[in-house]
Amino acid sequence: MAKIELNDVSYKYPYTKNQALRKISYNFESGKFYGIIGENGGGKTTLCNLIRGLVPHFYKGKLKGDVLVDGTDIRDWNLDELSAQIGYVFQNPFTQISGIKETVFEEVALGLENLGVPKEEIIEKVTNVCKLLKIDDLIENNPNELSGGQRQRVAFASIISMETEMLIIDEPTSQLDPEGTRDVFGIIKTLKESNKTIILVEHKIDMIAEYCDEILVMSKGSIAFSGPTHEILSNPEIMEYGAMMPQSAIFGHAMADAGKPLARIPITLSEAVPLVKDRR
Ligand SMILES: Nc1ncnc2c1ncn2[C@@H]1O[C@H](COP(=O)(O)OP(=O)(O)OP(=O)(O)O)[C@@H](O)[C@H]1O
Repeated sequence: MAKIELNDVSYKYPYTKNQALRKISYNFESGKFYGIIGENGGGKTTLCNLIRGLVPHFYKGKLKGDVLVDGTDIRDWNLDELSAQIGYVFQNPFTQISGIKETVFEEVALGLENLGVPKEEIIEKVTNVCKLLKIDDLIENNPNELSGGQRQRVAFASIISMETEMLIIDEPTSQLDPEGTRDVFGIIKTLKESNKTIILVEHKIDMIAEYCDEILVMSKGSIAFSGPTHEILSNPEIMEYGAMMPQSAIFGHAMADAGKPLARIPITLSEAVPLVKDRR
């Protein structure tokens, strides 16, 4: 059984004319890492909101078709129960921080407290996750007085500490510098290795190329392309749908156009180097 099953799903937000999602059918399998890319307004965040149950439980509007999470229709899920199954890191860390806690420690512990986790266990989990996200030196700080990048790490820590089987992560690195971005992808990689199902919306295509198993390209509320990462990210047609190709793929196509093709189009630097070296 697929973890998430979408059958002919369309959705329109209240008071809007156009559908934000149009006739989407797709299965997300357990334990895989999915990257969602594509043009602004293409429906990426709305798709995440749907899987996470915010559509239709929080955002009303008009939902057609079936969305099944672990075989149960999204309309029948209780939102609190669903959030114990699916962690969601929002695009904007300012939205995610509760605003009611005075220290980073309390903020990260909030979800665990709500689940009734024993105090000792909370201390251990929060301490570990704060170390992992390199915010252990901020543990006593007020989350409302942190920078955007620091808040993003705190938001991420709060979700990771919940140890949900599935994670939806919407542009987790939008506030981070290159080092922070690499750290976050390193953490996502660790999470993937622990067999979690991950859906990541991200514009940093070179990172997507390195880590994801499958890619969805969204455009105008539909899935324009989907498939294994290499197949999708080496296809220049995705650029007509507001998605970028990785630098290595652009280079591979440029070599082919110059009459000096590589054995295949690479999508990462580590794939490109031996192909260039081996070229006669
Ligand atoms: N809360 C909302 N109310 C009404 N319309 C919305 C709402 N959120 C998104 N939309 C509309 O739904 C469509 C899809 O938006 P969505 O945010 O899902 O796209 P996206 O691919 O995530 O874009 P971006 O890359 O800019 O974050 C857009 O036309 C957008 O204007």
